[in-house]
Amino acid sequence: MHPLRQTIDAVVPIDPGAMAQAREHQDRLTKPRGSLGVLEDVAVRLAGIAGACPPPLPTPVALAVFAADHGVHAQGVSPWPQEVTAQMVANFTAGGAVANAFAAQVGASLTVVDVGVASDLPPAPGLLSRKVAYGTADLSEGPAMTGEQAAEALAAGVRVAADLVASGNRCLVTGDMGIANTTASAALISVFTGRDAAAVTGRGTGVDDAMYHHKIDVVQRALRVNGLEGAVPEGPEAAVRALAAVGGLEHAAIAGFVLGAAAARVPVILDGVIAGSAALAAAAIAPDAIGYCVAGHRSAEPGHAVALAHLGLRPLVDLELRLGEGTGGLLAHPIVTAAARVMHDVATFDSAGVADKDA
Ligand SMILES: O=C(O)c1ccc[n+]([C@@H]2O[C@H](COP(=O)([O-])O)[C@@H](O)[C@H]2O)c1
Ligand SMILES: Cc1cc2nc[nH]c2cc1C
Repeated sequence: MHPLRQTIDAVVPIDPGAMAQAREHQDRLTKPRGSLGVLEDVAVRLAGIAGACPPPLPTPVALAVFAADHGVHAQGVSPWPQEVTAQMVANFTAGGAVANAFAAQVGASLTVVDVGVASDLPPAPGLLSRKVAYGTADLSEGPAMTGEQAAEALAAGVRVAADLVASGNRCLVTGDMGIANTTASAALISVFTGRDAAAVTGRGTGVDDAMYHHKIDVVQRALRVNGLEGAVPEGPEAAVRALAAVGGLEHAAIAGFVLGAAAARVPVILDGVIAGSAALAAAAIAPDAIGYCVAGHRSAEPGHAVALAHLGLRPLVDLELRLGEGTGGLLAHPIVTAAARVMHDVATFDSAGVADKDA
């Protein structure tokens, strides 16, 4: 049996009945039909996710930041030293990162999960040690992970989602920290969408022109060396193989986190390009999982828009962010909450005695 089989089987399509009810309810509220634009779609999706109309408010909300290192860093694809991954984990647990500020702003809890940081991390409050390896191997020279490592990281993500839901959270947000992980993200997006490396590779933390062109070459080489040019992987086995070949441990964990949220029927707000690339893997493993995803924002990384278009997800916020950590996902949470609150609080034409031109 596939190690993810139980989780995959628990991922059912979002509920069409509750969605139809939500659409009808939207049309009875005291506003011109359709006037809340994309928020109406978000509310309908939330109803489908919960199988209830009105949908529950997406609170409490929990951010999980999955941290890991990357062998491909040795190829010179990031201007930052690898040690920054571990240093930023310490910054998260000390409360000093942007994600901490945004989590405080929207009332989210923050859990950091070490799935593959290249050094031993001292225990700290809010830090879960789920280390699968001390970083991945270099994806441009061969598979980044073994199939077992990818499966272990996926399972860790599933478990973190299940535990956060079991402790009462009703919305999850993806976060990541991993120097060089935009290279693995570009490789995953190229593999799962069939688009050229040049179309999906970006400047990450801010690489210069020379490093940018080299980064595209590295992504191209990763696909060639791992035999991933051509066919787009479909189904759990091929998806996990591709994820293992060119992904990162945090990508695998985030894919598992998305599957875990879907299995628990809780919405998961996706952050930037790392989450987008991980969601492509999750979609190839269990296509119905994407119904449970809300695209929090669109990152400045070009591959992110490609991934979201492939998944059929529309980002809620577009502020040229390219930080990661879950920051764009957190900023979208009040918008998602507002979409749900409309369904609870707003009067209908009938109840408020407002004339409905279409009645
Ligand atoms: O979320 C995004 O779209 C995003 C875009 C660019 C960079 N990042 C963050 O920057 C780090 C990776 O950048 P790089 O240049 O080292 O590949 C990693 O920690 C990510 O969280 C994140
Ligand atoms: C300082 C710093 C903070 C980050 N947060 C997410 N990725 C990051 C990369 C760097 C370099």
